[in-house]
Amino acid sequence: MLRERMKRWRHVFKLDPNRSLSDLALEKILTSGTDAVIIGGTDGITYRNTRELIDRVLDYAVDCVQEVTNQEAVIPGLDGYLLPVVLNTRDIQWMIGAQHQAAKKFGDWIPWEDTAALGYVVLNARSRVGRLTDSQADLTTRDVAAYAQLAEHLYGLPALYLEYSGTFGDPKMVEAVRESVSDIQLIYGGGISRGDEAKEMARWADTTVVGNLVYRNVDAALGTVSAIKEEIEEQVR
Ligand SMILES: CC(C)=CCC/C(C)=C/CC/C(C)=C/CC/C(C)=C/CC/C(C)=C/CC/C(C)=C/CC/C(C)=C/COP(=O)(O)OP(=O)(O)O
Ligand SMILES: O=P(O)(O)OC[C@@H](O)CO
Ligand SMILES: [Mg+2]
Repeated sequence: MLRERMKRWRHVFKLDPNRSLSDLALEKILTSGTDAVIIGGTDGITYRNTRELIDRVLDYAVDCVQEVTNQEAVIPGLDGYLLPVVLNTRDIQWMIGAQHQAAKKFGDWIPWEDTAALGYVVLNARSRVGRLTDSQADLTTRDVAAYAQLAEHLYGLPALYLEYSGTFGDPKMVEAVRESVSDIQLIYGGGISRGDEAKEMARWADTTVVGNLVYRNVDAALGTVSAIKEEIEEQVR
């Protein structure tokens, strides 16, 4: 079941079908020791570019799931599907509308056991996802903690995603959210460009996601895997 597998992810790379990556860079990423690869992005996601990237990733043993942001680009037969639900959007389309349209079309074929919702709180209003979803991102730690508690206790979501896409977030925010919830899987993503930054967020987050760095500096991206392993060792000591 996807929810059980996801809980074990500490480090994840997010790969964007709309960006190109050499075979060598992809091989380095997929053999890095990361726990999983999420395939997804905000813009320019098509069936064709998603299929092409997934076919290259499936040659490796790493856990590979699709984060669905375009219902026309779903690739059947994968190990898992993540469906974003944006909690702080001002536009209902990104909270329930797009998901409803897709469920109307695919509902009887969706492998629900291997499908999980990600409750997003988008904290960088200027990011692509912030602009697309018109998210209200000027939030206090109490605001975000309140979303986290609703996600966990009222909506029963498996995971809460603190999304700073493109900018390094506030570790104090991640700490405050960590302290406000108990079982929900806390995912951090955004602006990680060095191992120490990954380590800092992994202190509070269950799962830390590295995205754009893969395309900017693949060797620095690999360094985030070992940094998170160090953090895990320190936590068990
Ligand atoms: C056999 C068969 C047919 C199987 C199908 C199974 C299946 C799972 C079907 C899907 C059903 C379904 C309900 C789909 C949902 C469709 C949908 C369109 C939902 C809306 C998703 C949503 C809220 C999108 C908004 C944007 C968002 C939250 C994106 C998340 C990812 C993200 C933030 C990526 C980062 O973006 P990026 O562009 O890389 O950012 P940079 O600028 O930093 O690069
Ligand atoms: O691309 P970056 O800024 O690393 O963000 C990763 C991920 O949270 C994007 O959804
Ligand atoms: Mg990206």
